[in-house]
Amino acid sequence: MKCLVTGGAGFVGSHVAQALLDGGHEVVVLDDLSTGHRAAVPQGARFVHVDLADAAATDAAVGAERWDAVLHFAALSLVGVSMREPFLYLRRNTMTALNLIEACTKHKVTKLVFSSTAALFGGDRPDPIASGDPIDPGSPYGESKYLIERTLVWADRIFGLQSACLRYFNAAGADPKGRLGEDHRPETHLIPLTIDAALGRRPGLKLFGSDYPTRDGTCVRDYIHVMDLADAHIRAIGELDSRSVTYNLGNGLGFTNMEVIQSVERVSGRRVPWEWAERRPGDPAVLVADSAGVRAETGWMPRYQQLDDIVETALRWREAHPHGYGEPA
Ligand SMILES: NC(=O)c1ccc[n+]([C@@H]2O[C@H](COP(=O)([O-])OP(=O)(O)OC[C@H]3O[C@@H](n4cnc5c(N)ncnc54)[C@H](O)[C@@H]3O)[C@@H](O)[C@H]2O)c1
Ligand SMILES: O=c1ccn([C@@H]2O[C@H](COP(=O)(O)OP(=O)(O)O[C@H]3O[C@H](CO)[C@@H](O)[C@H](O)[C@H]3O)[C@@H](O)[C@H]2O)c(=O)[nH]1
Repeated sequence: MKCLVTGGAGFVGSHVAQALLDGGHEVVVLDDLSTGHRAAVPQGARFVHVDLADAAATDAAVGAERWDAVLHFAALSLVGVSMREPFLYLRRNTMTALNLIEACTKHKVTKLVFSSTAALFGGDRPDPIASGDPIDPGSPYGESKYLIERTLVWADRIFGLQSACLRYFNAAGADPKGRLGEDHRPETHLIPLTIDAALGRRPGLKLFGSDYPTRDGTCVRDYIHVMDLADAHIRAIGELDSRSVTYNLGNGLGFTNMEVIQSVERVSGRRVPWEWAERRPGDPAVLVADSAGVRAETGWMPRYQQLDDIVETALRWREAHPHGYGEPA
C-alpha cells in the first residue's frame, strides 16, 4: 500500500509509520513538527512539511499522489491543556481534520484511519468500556475527537470515504528494536515522567489526586503498547473494503498511577521520588477498554499485556536517548 501518515513525526504516528515500512508498504509522513521531531520520521519514509490548518497546502499534499490509505494522527492531544484552552482544542483539532477529510473526499481517497481516544468516555466508569457505550467526553479534547468521528460518518454516507475510528486508551512503550521512542516536550505522560524521575533526570513525580474511587485512590488507566497499536492500525485498514468501523483499543487491564510507579521501580531497580498533588482537571477516575470488537473482527491480540514489559521498552529507549530526539536543552 501507499500510505499518507499525518502526524508521523509524533509518538504514535512514527511507530505506525515504521510498522508499515517494516511490512513493505510505502509511507509519506505529513507533519508540521509542532510537537513531533524530524528525527522521528522513520528511515525510508518521505517527509512533507505541511500544517493541516492550511487547507490549500493540505489539498495539494493529498492530491499529489494516489493513496491506498490515509492515517490521521496529527492533533493537539493533552487532556489537561484542553481544560484550560477549550476553544483552541475544539477549533484546531476539528478544523485540521476537516481540511484533511475534505481533501480526501475530493481526491477520491477511500480509506482513512483516525486516532480517536478513550477520552470520549468521561465520568466514572469502573467497568471495561465497549465501543457502543454512551459517549460523554470529559474534556474539550475528547469532544473534539467525537466531532471528528461524526464528520467521518457523513464523509462515508455522502462520499463513500470509509474510516476506522480507533479509540485508543493510553499509548505507551517504544519500538523494541530501539529505533523510536516517546519524546513529548514538555513531557506530560505518566510513564515517561516516572521513568525520568527514577533515572534522576527530574526531581520527582507529582501524583495528581489521591481520592479517586479506586483501589488505592489514584486514577486507573489501560496502557497499550505502541507496537500493538501499530498492528491494530494495519489490521483496521484491511476491514475498510466495504464498511466503516469503530473500535476501542486497549489491553483490558487497568493499572493505578501508583502501580505504574511500582512497575517502574521493579523494572529499573531504582526508587521513584514522588509526592501528592491536586487532581488534574478533566481526568476521569477509570478508563479501561473492552476491545472485544477489534479482537473478534480483525483477529488483533495485544502482544504486550504485562505493564512491566511495556515499561521496559520505554525505559530502554529513554536510557539510550537521554535527550530524546534532540540536543540537551
Ligand atoms: N498518546 C496517547 O496516549 C494517545 C491516546 C489516545 C489517542 N491519541 C491520539 O493519537 C494521536 C497521536 O498522539 P501522540 O501521542 O503521538 O501525539 P504527538 O504530539 O507525539 O504527535 C502528533 C503529531 O502531529 C503533528 N501535528 C500536530 N498538529 C499538526 C498540524 N496542524 N499539521 C500537521 N502536523 C501536526 C505533530 O507535530 C506531531 O508530530 C493524536 O491524535 C492523539 O490525540 C494518543
Ligand atoms: O505528572 C503526572 C502526569 C500524569 N499523572 C496521572 O497519570 C494518569 C495518566 O495521565 P497521562 O499519562 O497524561 O495520560 P491521559 O491524561 O490519561 O491521556 C492519554 O491517554 C488518553 C486516552 O486515555 C489520550 O486520549 C490522550 O491523548 C493521552 O495523553 C492520569 O491520572 C494523570 O493525572 C500524574 O499523576 N502525574
